[in-house]
Amino acid sequence: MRRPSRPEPADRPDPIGTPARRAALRLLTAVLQQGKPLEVALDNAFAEVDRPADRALARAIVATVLRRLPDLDALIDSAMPKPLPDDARARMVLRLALAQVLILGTPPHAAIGTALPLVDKGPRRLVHGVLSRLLREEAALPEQPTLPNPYAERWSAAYGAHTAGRIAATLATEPPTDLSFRTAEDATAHAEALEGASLAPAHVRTARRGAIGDWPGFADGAWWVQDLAASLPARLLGDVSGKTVVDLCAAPGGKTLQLAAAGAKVTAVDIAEKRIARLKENLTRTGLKAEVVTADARHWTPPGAIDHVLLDAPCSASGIFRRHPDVLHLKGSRNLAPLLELQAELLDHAAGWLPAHGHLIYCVCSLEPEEGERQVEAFLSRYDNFRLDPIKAEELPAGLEPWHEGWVRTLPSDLPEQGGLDGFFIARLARK
Ligand SMILES: C[S@@+](CC[C@H](N)C(=O)[O-])C[C@H]1O[C@@H](n2cnc3c(N)ncnc32)[C@H](O)[C@@H]1O
Repeated sequence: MRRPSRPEPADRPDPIGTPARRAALRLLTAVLQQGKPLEVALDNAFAEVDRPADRALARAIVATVLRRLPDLDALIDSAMPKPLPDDARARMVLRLALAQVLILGTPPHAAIGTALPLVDKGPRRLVHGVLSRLLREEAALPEQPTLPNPYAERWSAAYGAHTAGRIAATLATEPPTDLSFRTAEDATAHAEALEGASLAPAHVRTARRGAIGDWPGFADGAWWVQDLAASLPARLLGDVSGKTVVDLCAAPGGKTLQLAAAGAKVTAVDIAEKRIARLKENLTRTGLKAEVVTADARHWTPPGAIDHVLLDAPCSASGIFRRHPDVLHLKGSRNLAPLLELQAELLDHAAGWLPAHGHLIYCVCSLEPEEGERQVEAFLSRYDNFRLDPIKAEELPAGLEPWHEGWVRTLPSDLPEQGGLDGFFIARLARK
């Protein structure tokens, strides 16, 4: 009697969990090959995935790969006689499978079983062979994550090799979530329900995970997600109650909400319509008020007198790699020249609006001194009617200090016991 023939790989049903891995492959390819930011690539990558759990899993796998990409690639290369091209489908699939087994704790049979359908009619054997060999040999990632270049070199040059190593170490774990509240009392009232702790007035930090929309207080608009470092620029304007403040480059509105909650008359300006839509949603959800303008800030001018400007300039975003590890791999964020020009243009334009003693807060979520320290030095050399208004230690949360020049430079390795901080540069400039 003849035995039935073994089904071809393409005829076998996909194991449970394969749709999430297919979505992960689309997402990883969009970031690494097409250079799309993760947030932008999500819609397309998830078009055929309906289950929120599959979407969440796909996103978690891709974020994990992006955190540990140089180390995963080194392992893959160690198991190959000849390196695979960087953008080869087999390399993408191997990255996804290894990240699941070695970091996320997925059982090897599940990671391999859901990886192979992604390379049907392709390098299935090769992928199977490399994965089996690495897992048989109990391959492991180095404890200390490796920063990709050019960041490893840039941050060693800027902050020293030891600090660059501490910054790299923050890639090993997912950061906690920071929430900003309207008032310090609101934060205290919600801290327990959110299983969090307050590191500054109107702030709660929580290690909670999962759908943020389900957390206590979200639907009531009691808080918004905002890294503690990102909340410092608005705090450093001091008492803004009744003041007219222009929040330049404002969307999705974290700083607008803080300023409005503090009683300022805020005009929020941003060029990006989609991001402005999110800012408006945030205002509606929190019940806070601001004038919202969609415009290129290089050509817009406030219609009347103002007191202060907060400029959260577009930048490489390299300081937020803990939450957005794609920034470390996007070619656009590596090329600083167009961003440096835009930041200087925005500073020059805003400088003309301020009255005597008005403040211009300049900040970027970047770890590149060219976008922060050097940008402000160059501004001060162009404008002798501005001075740096030094930030004092007592204006900052415990554990943070201004640098001796008087500006604030936060690093992801700051506040290590409490779970770190995004990298920000903040300077307070005062019109003389
Ligand atoms: C760092 S993000 C702002 C984050 C925001 N301040 C917050 O706290 O939620 C930079 C913003 O600059 C905006 N942007 C870039 N170029 C601009 C321009 N020429 N005019 C106005 N906004 C611009 C981007 O759309 C982006 O929303």
